[in-house]
Amino acid sequence: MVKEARTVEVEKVAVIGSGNWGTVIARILGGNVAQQKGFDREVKMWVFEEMIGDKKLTELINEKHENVKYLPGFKLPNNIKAVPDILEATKDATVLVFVIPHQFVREVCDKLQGNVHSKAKAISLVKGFDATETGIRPISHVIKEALKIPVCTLSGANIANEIAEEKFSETTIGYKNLQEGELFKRLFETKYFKVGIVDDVLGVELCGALKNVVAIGAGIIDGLKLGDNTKAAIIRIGLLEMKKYIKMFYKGIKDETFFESCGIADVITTCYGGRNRKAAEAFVLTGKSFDQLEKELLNGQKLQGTLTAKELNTVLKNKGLENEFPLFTTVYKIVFEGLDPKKIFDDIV
Ligand SMILES: NC(=O)c1ccc[n+]([C@@H]2O[C@H](COP(=O)([O-])OP(=O)(O)OC[C@H]3O[C@@H](n4cnc5c(N)ncnc54)[C@H](O)[C@@H]3O)[C@@H](O)[C@H]2O)c1
Ligand SMILES: O=P(O)(O)OC[C@H](O)CO
Repeated sequence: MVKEARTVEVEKVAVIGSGNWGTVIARILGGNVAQQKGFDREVKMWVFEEMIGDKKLTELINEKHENVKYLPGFKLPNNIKAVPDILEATKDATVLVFVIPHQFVREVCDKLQGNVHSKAKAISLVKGFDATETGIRPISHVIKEALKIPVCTLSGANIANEIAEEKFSETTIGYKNLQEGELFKRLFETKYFKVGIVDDVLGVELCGALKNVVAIGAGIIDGLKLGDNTKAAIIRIGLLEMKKYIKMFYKGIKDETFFESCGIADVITTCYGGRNRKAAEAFVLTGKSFDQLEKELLNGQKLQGTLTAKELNTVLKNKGLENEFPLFTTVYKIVFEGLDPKKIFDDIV
């Protein structure tokens, strides 16, 4: 039986997260809800509160209409309201947009449990897994189980700052219910942010989670000053390992998904322009730890690739599969076990 989508007459949108991507997305959504029928004009954006000098970040965002820490230099529409309390930010919302680093999702879901609108639906833009003692779970499953609501996913070749500059990009939304997929496409699409929709919630999300490990590999290649051919090899091998892992552990994943923006395109962009790549290059060049580099290079933004490499390795090790995923395994060993970066291809070729 096909379930009806949880649409209401007027959809009220809340953005859960206000980092670099969270703020760019809030900016897009603020613009779109003001122009489209069927949406409440205000978008609340949950902010993990912090002090900037002697002022709260939420106060600064609401006064200046700019996220001075995570997206400086770009004005937000006036209909975006920064809110420090998660329950107040999501009160009455029928659309919950999750865009926070993966390690914080469970904590946020715990707070939201039993407190969401009866017709609420979610879309996860998070790239990562939820790690438990027994393994790793897709973030969409965590949200669905905690809040008992349907969850779509959005992922793509989407470096936040480039989209803030309104440079043309594509993205992919994974849906289970077509009506919800179409609703989210209407909500997110702009002239410069083109949305493709596919009937593959997990395929979209898992590509986004795993590509962050490949990005670390690409940064190591850049740090070693190997060339474009080598980078292309990492991209190809990385994409193959992503596909193999996803198909090995999850059912119903579509081959075509790997050719959407969330697949091949995201691996390419992340291996050239992402924060994981940048930090891994600096790791090779400076010998500093990733924790230190995250602090020095990212001003509060978070790396996802190192944590994901570790979480993934626990699964591979427990299942005796390390040899079947030599790139994922080697990246883990370089980052966490002191393996010489120059040995990156030793187990691959
Ligand atoms: N930045 C990009 O270009 C980009 C693009 C696509 C997808 N993504 C994905 O979007 C997700 C969010 O990334 P981002 O770039 O918006 O964030 P970010 O890395 O720029 O910022 C980190 C955010 O985490 C918040 N934070 C810190 N401690 C917290 C805590 N204990 N609980 C909750 N929040 C806390 C900070 O306030 C900040 O908003 C990630 O999964 C990322 O992989 C990022
Ligand atoms: O900056 P990164 O490495 O977190 O990657 C950003 C986006 O995921 C690229 O699509």
